[in-house]
Amino acid sequence: MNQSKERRILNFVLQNAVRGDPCSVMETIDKYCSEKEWAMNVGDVKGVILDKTVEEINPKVALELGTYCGYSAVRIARLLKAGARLLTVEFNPEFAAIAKQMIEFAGVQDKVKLLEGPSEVIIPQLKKKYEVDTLDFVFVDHWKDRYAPDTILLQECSLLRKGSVLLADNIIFPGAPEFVKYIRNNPRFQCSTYLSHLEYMKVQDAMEKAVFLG
Ligand SMILES: Oc1cc(-c2ccc(F)cc2)cc2cccnc12
Ligand SMILES: [Mg+2]
Repeated sequence: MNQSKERRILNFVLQNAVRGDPCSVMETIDKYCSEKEWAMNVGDVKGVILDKTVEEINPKVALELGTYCGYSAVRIARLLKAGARLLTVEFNPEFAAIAKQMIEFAGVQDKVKLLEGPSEVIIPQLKKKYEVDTLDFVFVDHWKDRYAPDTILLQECSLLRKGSVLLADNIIFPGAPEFVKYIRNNPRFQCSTYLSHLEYMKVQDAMEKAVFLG
């Protein structure tokens, strides 16, 4: 059975990156996906917007929706201070298996908890099963038709507090029009848009930052 693209990306990292060095893992994934096979990592250009947002917030508890190969989990976790943690949700078991190895190779496994399953199932479990009180930061990067319903679910589960920050990828391409309509017209969120480019392409994309006002 021939290898998946995600397995080829992981193997390229295992053979070319420096174990325990998150930046090396990110650079190696970016090299492979810009030179050999495109893949839906947030990438090195939008990744800087992600970095700046995480550094500004300095979250104690962060959630990522859409782990994929673990690129942004590594990217976020490398910036977390001692005692801070990232919970990352992936519903595709093959992706989750790849991401687990990617996170461990990068050496950030002590800061990251990978939760396998659909976001609509995992989110209601965060308080009791995963001992979350509220989330300081949420990176929304899973399927576009889940962005709005999961943002509503986070509120219904009282997981957001005054000042919680959501950052959503792919607002332009592939686009998340229902989410954009929902969040920009919602008086409980203060929104701003960061124009950028689709990972590894000259195509325009954007990220939406939404601060929950409580
Ligand atoms: O960053 C992303 C990009 C794309 C994408 C797919 C096909 C294209 F032709 C272009 C972009 C899909 C994603 C799905 C989930 C999370 N992020 C994605
Ligand atoms: Mg994305």
